Amino acid sequence: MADFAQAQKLVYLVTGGCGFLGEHVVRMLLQREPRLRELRIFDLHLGSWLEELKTGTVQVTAIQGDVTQADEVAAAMAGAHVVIHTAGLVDVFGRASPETIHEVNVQGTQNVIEACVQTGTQFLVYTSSMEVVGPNIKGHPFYRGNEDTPYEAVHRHPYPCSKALAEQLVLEANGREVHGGLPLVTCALRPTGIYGEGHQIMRDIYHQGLRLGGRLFRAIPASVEHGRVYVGNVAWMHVLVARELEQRAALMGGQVYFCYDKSPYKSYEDFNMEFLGPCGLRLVGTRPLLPYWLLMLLAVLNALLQWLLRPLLLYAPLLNPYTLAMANTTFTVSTNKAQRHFGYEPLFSWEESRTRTILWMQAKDSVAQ
Ligand SMILES: NC(=O)C1=CN([C@@H]2O[C@H](COP(=O)(O)OP(=O)(O)OC[C@H]3O[C@@H](n4cnc5c(N)ncnc54)[C@H](O)[C@@H]3O)[C@@H](O)[C@H]2O)C=CC1
Ligand SMILES: CC(C)[C@@H](O)CC[C@@H](C)[C@H]1CC[C@H]2[C@@H]3[C@H](O)CC4=CC(=O)CC[C@]4(C)[C@H]3CC[C@]12C
Repeated sequence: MADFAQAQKLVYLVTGGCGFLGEHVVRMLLQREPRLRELRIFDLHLGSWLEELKTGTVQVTAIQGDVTQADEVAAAMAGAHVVIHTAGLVDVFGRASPETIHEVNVQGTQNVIEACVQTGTQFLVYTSSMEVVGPNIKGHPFYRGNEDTPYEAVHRHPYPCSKALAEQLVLEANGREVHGGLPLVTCALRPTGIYGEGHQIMRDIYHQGLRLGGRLFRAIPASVEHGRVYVGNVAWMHVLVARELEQRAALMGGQVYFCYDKSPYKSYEDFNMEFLGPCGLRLVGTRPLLPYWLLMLLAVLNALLQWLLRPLLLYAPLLNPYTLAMANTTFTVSTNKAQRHFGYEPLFSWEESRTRTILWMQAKDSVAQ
């Protein structure tokens, strides 16, 4: 494989490139990776916005494909120097079966790894998740922790289980020989809750508030902090890692990095109000209006209703036993490992991240009206 320093023009593959994070990674690469010759966007569902990207000097290749199909992944991978693997089923609402979540998130990741080995792609950046660590099934808080903080990462839910297995596959693949004889260099990035332009859950919560007359009712104590990170900074960290992996392979290969920025530590609901408030919503209550046991009862009833209705329709509300437990457990990170290892600094300040998200929400709101 030609050394990056000589290779003036590189080929990147982004799986899941039409998703919430993936789109920001694609746009960030086009803006901030001058060595790009070709950018391949591999996704089950291609967005029409891709057409607008084809007017620049970089060749943008849209590939409709399924990461669970090894041949499709290998075909998309052939000739790529770097793969950024963001594709995944992000489902904690019971929409997909545990088997499907595993097939996409674990088998799909294994297919990406094997495609790297078969075709000679030497650098793999994997989008993992904070959920690989926690919150765990015991509800232990993770307070301002880092990549080395001891924590009992025990999961039962299919989503965190699949992300943990996939991350393990990626890290264990570091150093494997790829076609051409060079070693595969891998690393995994662990975003906390991502927010920003395109965040569908934020939209869903906004619409829920509109249905309730512009009000949201507090369900989580304000003291429960939940880590959040702006999508533009997550995208930037992916681009930077992909660029630095070759020069710093010995240090970065096989490593995990939390994605972080200067977004404030707040409860999930209070943080959302930073954006929903300027869109006209109000969070009612300085403390949860219902006791936790009653909220959990409602969550269990939602899960039962989902199971009963499944033969007829998909009922997948935000409130279920898993999401309630997640939101109710402190999980925040405080680390500078990415800065120490590859010079990462957030590209967007908290103020910029907040403004961009509000403008997006308000623009979508005006369109929806
Ligand atoms: N949204 C969040 O708060 C966080 C997300 N992550 C991770 O970031 C990655 C991206 O997440 P989001 O952008 O939020 O999700 P998303 O659902 O918006 O994007 C995922 C993309 O992957 C594609 N995809 C799904 N199954 C596929 C398959 N079988 N073959 C090819 N493409 C497929 C989807 O079409 C979609 O475009 C995921 O791996 C997720 O686990 C990690 C931490 C937090
Ligand atoms: C109904 C109320 C209890 C409400 O507050 C529920 C909020 C709930 C939908 C979110 C609370 C925490 C979120 C998760 C967290 O940000 C970590 C995540 C990491 C990922 O890799 C994917 C998304 C998510 C699981 C995220 C999903 C939404 C929450 C559970």
